Amino acid sequence: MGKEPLRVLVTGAAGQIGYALVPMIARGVMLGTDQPVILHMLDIPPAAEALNGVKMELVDAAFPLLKGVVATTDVAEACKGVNVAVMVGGFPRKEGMERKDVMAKNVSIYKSQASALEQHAAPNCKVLVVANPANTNALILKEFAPSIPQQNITCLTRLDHNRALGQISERLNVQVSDVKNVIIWGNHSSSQYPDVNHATVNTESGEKSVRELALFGLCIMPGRLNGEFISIVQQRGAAIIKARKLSSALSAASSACDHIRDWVLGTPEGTWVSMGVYSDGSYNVPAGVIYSFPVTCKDGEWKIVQGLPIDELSRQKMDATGAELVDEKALAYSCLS
Ligand SMILES: NC(=O)C1=CN([C@@H]2O[C@H](COP(=O)(O)OP(=O)(O)OC[C@H]3O[C@@H](n4cnc5c(N)ncnc54)[C@H](O)[C@@H]3O)[C@@H](O)[C@H]2O)C=CC1
Ligand SMILES: O=C([O-])CC(=O)C(=O)O
Repeated sequence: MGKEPLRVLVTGAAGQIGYALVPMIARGVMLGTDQPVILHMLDIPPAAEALNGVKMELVDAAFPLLKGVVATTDVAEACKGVNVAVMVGGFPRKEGMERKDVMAKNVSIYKSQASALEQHAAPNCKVLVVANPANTNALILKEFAPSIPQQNITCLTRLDHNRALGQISERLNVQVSDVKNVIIWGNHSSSQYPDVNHATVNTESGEKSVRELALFGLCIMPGRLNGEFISIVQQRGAAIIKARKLSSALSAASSACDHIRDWVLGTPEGTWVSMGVYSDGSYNVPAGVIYSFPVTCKDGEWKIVQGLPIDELSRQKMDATGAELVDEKALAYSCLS
């Protein structure tokens, strides 16, 4: 007997990330190639016709795993019985805007969609917030959906994690699949801290640390790892907006699949990934905000990797991005009042 289909909600499904994401889900990239899915797609009434067009294309693509499509502008219908919710709906940042600029527009959406998910989603629904400001939207969703277990609400920093892997791969001229254990600490914003101190590369002569490889002069000098590398990853979203005049879409969609896949199916032994999760104050970062940590996943649960040594530069950067999240939380509440 085949598996029962899982229901996957994508909000903002008529937008550019949605358009890249729904075919990936329907092909099994997110939940596995043996897992049938029913897609629930939500957008706002002005986008209803475009949303219906996406539904028509999903039918036309004849995906074997796709067992049904709900395309709606009704949030309650969209959330009904969903096992996974990928919250992409919102207003994207345009050239020259900081994430704070999109705060007021987006947090009120997340407050109202929190109640719909709480009332209509399946009991153990896993939620991934992609729309910016991703950490703070996820926090608002958590606060206004108190019956959803807090560990089920996360935000996307896997794109930043993957960007860091990609930069190391390009600069050390190694396969990206041989690089692992970078960390994105904190906010999905330009204050994030991409940390390579524990990252390794699988080489012919065994596993080597990225710092050690950089020390032997392979393209990235050690100083650049503390400066240029960090700012390239922090600013990558802005660089894509400058180049495309639109924000990242295919890489965001692919990273959203990576996030949910690893959460549901588990991380490989010895590998961690970055996820924005509700902070318990681990590593002395602020508690009560959604902060990106290194996590391992097993049996559908994530766990923060504990006990990593933190040097002075890392401490400063982890504190700075934590302080920004505390400020964003206050700003979000002021937007809602
Ligand atoms: N966390 C991350 O790594 C990344 C986050 N983003 C964020 O993802 C979000 C979506 O980006 P794009 O797809 O490029 O934007 P887009 O503008 O192409 O699509 C957004 C869609 O959301 C819809 N929408 C607006 N309000 C809604 C509501 N209340 N309910 C349901 N749908 C609603 C819009 O009609 C639109 O179809 C933006 O906030 C963007 O900043 C983008 C890239 C990476
Ligand atoms: O920068 C933006 O507004 C879009 C985004 O979150 C990213 O590409 O990381």
